[in-house]
Amino acid sequence: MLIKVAVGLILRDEQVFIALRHASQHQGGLWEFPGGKCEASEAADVALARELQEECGIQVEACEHFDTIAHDYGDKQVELIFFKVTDFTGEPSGSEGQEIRWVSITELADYDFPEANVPIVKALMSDC
Ligand SMILES: Nc1nc2c([nH]c(=O)n2[C@H]2C[C@H](O)[C@@H](COP(=O)(O)OP(=O)(O)OP(=O)(O)O)O2)c(=O)[nH]1
Ligand SMILES: [Mg+2]
Repeated sequence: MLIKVAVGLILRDEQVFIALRHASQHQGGLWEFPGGKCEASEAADVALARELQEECGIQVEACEHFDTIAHDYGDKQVELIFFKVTDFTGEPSGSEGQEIRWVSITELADYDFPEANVPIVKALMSDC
């Protein structure tokens, strides 16, 4: 079954907000852009706003679709719908106790992300 996931590229001042996936999670121990699974018949942008409120405590005011990547991890098949979060209110935090960091886009290469994120990280880096 293909799992639809909404993911936010939270951008501010040439930096992007990342979080460390908990060791017990799928793809645990790797860095991620916050987000989570879309509920049945939930639109991806609605799921994005819900997940970023839950995981980071922010309210998405504006976002734009960036790219959609389908990836087969073997144990899970995911479709990641990436959005650039261009406006938000609140200060992003790790509401679920996850380690968080603001990193400059040029530094993203120093962080290990799940395999599906590789083209996204490359695209972000070549954008700037
Ligand atoms: N959030 C997020 N998930 C990612 C990224 N890259 C990537 O391969 N994934 C995968 C890992 C998971 O299999 C899936 C997202 O699941 P999730 O654990 O964030 O979902 P969720 O927030 O709804 O959490 P849960 O309560 O179901 O564990 O997508 C990413 O950058 N961000
Ligand atoms: Mg999540």
